[in-house]
Amino acid sequence: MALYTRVSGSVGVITLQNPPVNALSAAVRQGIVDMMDRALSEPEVKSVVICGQNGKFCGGADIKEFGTNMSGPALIPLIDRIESAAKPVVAAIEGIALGGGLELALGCHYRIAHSKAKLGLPEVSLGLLPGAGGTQRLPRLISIPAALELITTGRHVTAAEALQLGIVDKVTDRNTLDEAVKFALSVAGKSLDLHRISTNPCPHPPDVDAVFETAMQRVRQRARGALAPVACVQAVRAAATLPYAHGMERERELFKGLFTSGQARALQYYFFAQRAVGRWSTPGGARWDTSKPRPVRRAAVIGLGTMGRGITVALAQAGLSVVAVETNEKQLTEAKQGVSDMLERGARRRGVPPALDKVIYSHKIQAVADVDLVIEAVFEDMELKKAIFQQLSALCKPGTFLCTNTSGLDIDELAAQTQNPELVVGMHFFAPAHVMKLLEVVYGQKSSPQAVATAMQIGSKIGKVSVAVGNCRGFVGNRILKPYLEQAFFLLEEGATPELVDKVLEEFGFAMGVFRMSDLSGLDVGWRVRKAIGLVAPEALTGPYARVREGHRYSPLGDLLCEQVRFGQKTGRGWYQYDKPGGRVAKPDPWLHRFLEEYRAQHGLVARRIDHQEVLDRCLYALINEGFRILEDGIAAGPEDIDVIYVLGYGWPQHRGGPMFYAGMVGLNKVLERLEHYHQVHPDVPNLQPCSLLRKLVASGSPPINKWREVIKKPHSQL
Ligand SMILES: CC(C)(COP(=O)(O)OP(=O)(O)OC[C@H]1O[C@@H](n2cnc3c(N)ncnc32)[C@H](O)[C@@H]1OP(=O)(O)O)[C@@H](O)C(=O)NCCC(=O)NCCSC(=O)C[C@@H](O)CCCCCCCCCCCCC(=O)O
Ligand SMILES: NC(=O)c1ccc[n+]([C@@H]2O[C@H](COP(=O)([O-])OP(=O)(O)OC[C@H]3O[C@@H](n4cnc5c(N)ncnc54)[C@H](O)[C@@H]3O)[C@@H](O)[C@H]2O)c1
Repeated sequence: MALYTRVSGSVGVITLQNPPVNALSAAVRQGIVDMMDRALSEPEVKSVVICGQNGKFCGGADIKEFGTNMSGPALIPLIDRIESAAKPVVAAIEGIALGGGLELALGCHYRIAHSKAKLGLPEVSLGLLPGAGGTQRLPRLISIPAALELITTGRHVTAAEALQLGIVDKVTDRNTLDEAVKFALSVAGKSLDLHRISTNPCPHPPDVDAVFETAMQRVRQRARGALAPVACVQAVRAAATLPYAHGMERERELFKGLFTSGQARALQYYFFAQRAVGRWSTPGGARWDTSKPRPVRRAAVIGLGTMGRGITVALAQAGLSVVAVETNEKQLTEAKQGVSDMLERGARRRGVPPALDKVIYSHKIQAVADVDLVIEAVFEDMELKKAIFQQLSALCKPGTFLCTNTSGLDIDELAAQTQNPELVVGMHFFAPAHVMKLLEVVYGQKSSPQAVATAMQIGSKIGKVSVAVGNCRGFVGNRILKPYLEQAFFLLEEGATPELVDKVLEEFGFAMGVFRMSDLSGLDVGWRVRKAIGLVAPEALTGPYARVREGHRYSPLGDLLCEQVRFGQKTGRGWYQYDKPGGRVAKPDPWLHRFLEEYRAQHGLVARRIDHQEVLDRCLYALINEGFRILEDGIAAGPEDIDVIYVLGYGWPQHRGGPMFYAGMVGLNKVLERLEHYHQVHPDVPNLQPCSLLRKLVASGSPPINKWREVIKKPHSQL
């Protein structure tokens, strides 16, 4: 909807009304058309202002309308009509002008923005391009290179940068509508010729071909197979090479190609999934809308290794006071320096003073006595963690939430060490903790709704996407990772190389193949966990039990590498070789290839040719199968939780939506059929046995992903 008022006698004000972001739904578009007609037909009205209700100009096209039978006036002619109006039209931009919202503003003759407003064309992150003239008007307004950068990255700019770039005519700290009305009065009756952007020529840099070539190379490198960034470059190229009307035709053609693509569906699903995970629920009946978080002003972090330092930085940067505890004096000294450096670097980047004074360091755990919430991040050792939880329970003031950053240990076992197990939850950060956007909030049997709500709230306060998950070994992310890694190891045993497996996964779109990722995070991490749970044989075994644990196939390849101190990048050798310990560039290692050959010979394995499809099928379907088990067990409330965790924490390509969305795209019956096939070939690998939820979904006619919860029917409340 849009509201019309007359201000100062001669300014028609059109207010977009569609909470929460005034998206351009059919009703809003109709409202704009009707109100523009009215403003243009009233002789007293000399100029027009378009603004948005509730301090937000417009968040763009209504994404919820995509994929439905779209009705109402089309956006492009609506914007053209504004631009060709004989009366000046001023956009009063508060809050946001994004996507179609900015395109609407670019159709206006002038743009006034509040200093706190954010502007951008983020369509690329939805698998689209700006399809209402944005790719043709923006380069005409701010130059080809600047427009290319904004359109291909989808970056939001501040009002100050928008002014500098020439996107807006004026920035104000005052009431934006009042300023826009004043401005509209001042330009009434003046010529609009130079202010109809589409009629202006597109300014050419002298080396225009080189600019596009470089831009295309850059986006192809970054895109990991995503189509939209490439189409964005092609559309801007049309602005540079074609007259406006033909450029618009090209924009339309490229937009149509993207609009109907699976990638756009995946990215739009992912957009809503990221927001849906905030509406969490637990099988015990706790819910986001009925559980009240408790304020946390002071927090403590125990253990200042890799994770503890990052967590300290994340908390301090968000304005919390942090007591940082480390018992090892050398580590403490290094941690002080490390945390300060990270805080200073972050502050420089954000142009704010570093929050150094927010952190107090101590080598004594007693320093936590007065905090509201503790995050434990010591070694992954259950006995050590138990001892710490006993201490914390005795030391902390009543009501302090006790959280652990364990990667997969039992939250209930830790909670059982405390007097108030309801105050215990997992807060599983990802490395580097001050950078990675994901937080798994793990509730135990006894965690109170308030504890979960508080951990979720802290997550959003420090800029994370928090996902509430149940307690099991590895929670969601690391539990799903296990069968994926396992398949990769089995493929090596059967004849593949790390290079082949990584190439296939990287071509699929993963940020990093499984072996390069393992080298980066350190092979020793998993080795320690496998040792602790008794999977690692005390000495290199031969014979029939060498590759069997608990009656199932097991690959000791990772353990054998660790015994050679091949921990990955940190030791300069792992699945690949590096020029030095800490080196980053992975090179194929002839030693590893010989080692694999000897290993196969020793175990009577005959190498065979493994094609790309098998690598992809086995790694991905084993992972997806575990995802279905997680849903079946009620560890995740819905597929969105798994998908968000996998995209944000494990480098799954966003344009494929996440593993569960991908399964739906491939077809659940196909996933089932392939798993059945591979399980028949490898009956000793239980992870390849299709889980019953997958069978149930297929038997129910493979419903779309948004209907899976109805089939799962776990005691999670419907979101
Ligand atoms: C705006 C934000 C920055 C706000 O962030 P904040 O953190 O404050 O809040 P939330 O993110 O939690 O959002 C609150 C709430 O609002 C929902 N929401 C946000 N934006 C939209 C939107 N644009 N549409 C619908 N809903 C929206 C959000 O989901 C939350 O609700 P929920 O219930 O989920 O909790 C932030 O929200 C944000 O970044 N939003 C997205 C901004 C964006 O990406 N905008 C671009 C949209 S795409 C676009 O504009 C395309 C244009 O270029 C126009 C193209 C022309 C269209 C023509 C279509 C014709 C089809 C032709 C097909 C041809 C095929 C054929 O012929 O066959
Ligand atoms: N490294 C990762 O990628 C990662 C990711 C997610 C979660 N985790 C989990 O985070 C936790 C920490 O992992 P990390 O990689 O930071 O380990 P780390 O070895 O880098 O650091 C652990 C720190 O804890 C300190 N410490 C040990 N006992 C202590 C005590 N009693 N009091 C105070 N400090 C003590 C050690 O001196 C060390 O500095 C583990 O549970 C791990 O599973 C790690």
